[in-house]
Amino acid sequence: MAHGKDAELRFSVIGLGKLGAPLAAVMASKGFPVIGVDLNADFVQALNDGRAPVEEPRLQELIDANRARLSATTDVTSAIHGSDVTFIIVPTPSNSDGWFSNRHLLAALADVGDALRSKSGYHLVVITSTVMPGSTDGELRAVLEHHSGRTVGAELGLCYNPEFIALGSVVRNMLAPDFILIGESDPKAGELLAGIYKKSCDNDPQIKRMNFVNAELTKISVNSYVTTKISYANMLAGLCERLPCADVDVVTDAIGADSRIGRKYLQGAIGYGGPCFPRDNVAFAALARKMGARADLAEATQALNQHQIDRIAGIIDRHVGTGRRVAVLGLSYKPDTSVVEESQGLMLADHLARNRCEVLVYDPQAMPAAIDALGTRVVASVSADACVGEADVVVIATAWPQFRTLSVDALRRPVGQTVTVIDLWRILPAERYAGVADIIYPGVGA
Ligand SMILES: NC(=O)C1=CN([C@@H]2O[C@H](COP(=O)(O)OP(=O)(O)OC[C@H]3O[C@@H](n4cnc5c(N)ncnc54)[C@H](O)[C@@H]3O)[C@@H](O)[C@H]2O)C=CC1
Ligand SMILES: O=C(O)[C@H]1O[C@H](OP(=O)(O)OP(=O)(O)OC[C@H]2O[C@@H](n3ccc(=O)[nH]c3=O)[C@H](O)[C@@H]2O)[C@H](O)[C@@H](O)[C@@H]1O
Repeated sequence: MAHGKDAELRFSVIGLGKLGAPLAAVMASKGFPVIGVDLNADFVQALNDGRAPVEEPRLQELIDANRARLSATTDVTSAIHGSDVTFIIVPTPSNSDGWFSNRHLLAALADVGDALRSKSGYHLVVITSTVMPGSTDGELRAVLEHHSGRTVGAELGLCYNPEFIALGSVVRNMLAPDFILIGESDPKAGELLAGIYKKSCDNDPQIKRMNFVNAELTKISVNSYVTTKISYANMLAGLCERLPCADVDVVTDAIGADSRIGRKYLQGAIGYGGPCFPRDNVAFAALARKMGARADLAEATQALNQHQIDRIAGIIDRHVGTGRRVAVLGLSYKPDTSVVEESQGLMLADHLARNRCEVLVYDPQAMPAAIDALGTRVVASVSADACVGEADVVVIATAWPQFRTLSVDALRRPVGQTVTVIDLWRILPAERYAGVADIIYPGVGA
């Protein structure tokens, strides 16, 4: 350590994206000096100017309050020389077989290793990016040792420490996590990292320390398990639709009261999306298959998730009439984000457009990214009210709070015509639209 035992630790954070920038700001807010590193000079400049490199609630506020402890550079060597602990949070994109690629991590670790050659004292390297089991103790450790000329142990610590955060609540989740997951090369490395979290968390989370492979498996297992739960709720929704007088919300509310099950992530609606859930579950299945183990649950979860588009398209088909004009409200993978990766709303709009519907779309934040993906297959609207104005069927695909107050007048049609609203998340109060629109709540049997 460059400092005495009780002196404050200095951090470097490599990768200032959706996860790295908030981590840098959170650690600075807890009193640790932090140097951020990114290949993207705009992100580096932003942080040095006191601007958030990415959009995330509370990030700008934390940067404003902690500028004295936050800086950034594109130069890995100076960041390593000026820190004791390095978090690496670069992308690990999925390959076509579902396996995560470590190529960006390997490049970052090579840079870190090269820089460590000209630095003395103990240094802890923490891999935060999500990786496949076997990576940390395999090619990641090997490249770090090769480039640094050190062996992981006395002078070099290595940890795998993924975060369990959801976009839109990254800062809140980092400050008050359910648990901290640490895969450690040895007790010294794990102890140091656990001590950092004891200082940085507002709550007192359980800290689960283990070997690398168990931690790597734990990370993807959490997401695989939660997606199984969501697919279960969607399976129930599909059943309730066919069962007279059944209501998926009533059933999930009741089964969620069982403490073995719990109410969270149990809403039967449309499938899950985003940059993490789909790919982590697919990676889990790919791993199981590669190891010759059964992957049935993860595969069924994925198959059910993919089926949701057909399920909803089937409901739309029964109501769309000859005009086949459908308004899709909500294209981001969840509310309060502009991210459209694996978004079910976007996939639904695309599916409908390719199946002879005229599709109008609107999203409060995701229009640029969505139109980029959908192109001229859909008509972009300037507001939710404009989007629903002339549609035969309106689908609420993402539960943005502003859709709850959709204008009654925008849904009003000439005498003899009625618009159908398919409210996938059941957010519209039916009584408000009585006499104007037919509100259909999927997951509810007639
Ligand atoms: N975004 C999320 O909700 C979560 C992401 N993760 C994992 O965290 C990792 C990072 O994800 P995000 O922050 O979303 O990615 P991101 O794409 O938003 O940010 C990554 C940043 O790393 C930078 N970078 C890439 N290679 C670099 C290198 N060699 N040196 C310096 N900078 C480099 C990029 O320029 C970019 O700014 C991934 O493994 C992801 O699976 C895990 C949990 C949640
Ligand atoms: O591994 C990751 O990277 C992260 O992935 C998710 O975070 P995120 O994808 O940002 O967002 P969530 O709010 O969890 O939503 C994911 C998807 O699940 C869907 N969902 C959620 C709840 C539900 O009941 N049903 C359902 O379909 C949402 O609509 C959304 O499409 C997890 O919540 C984090 O714990 C995890 O760390």
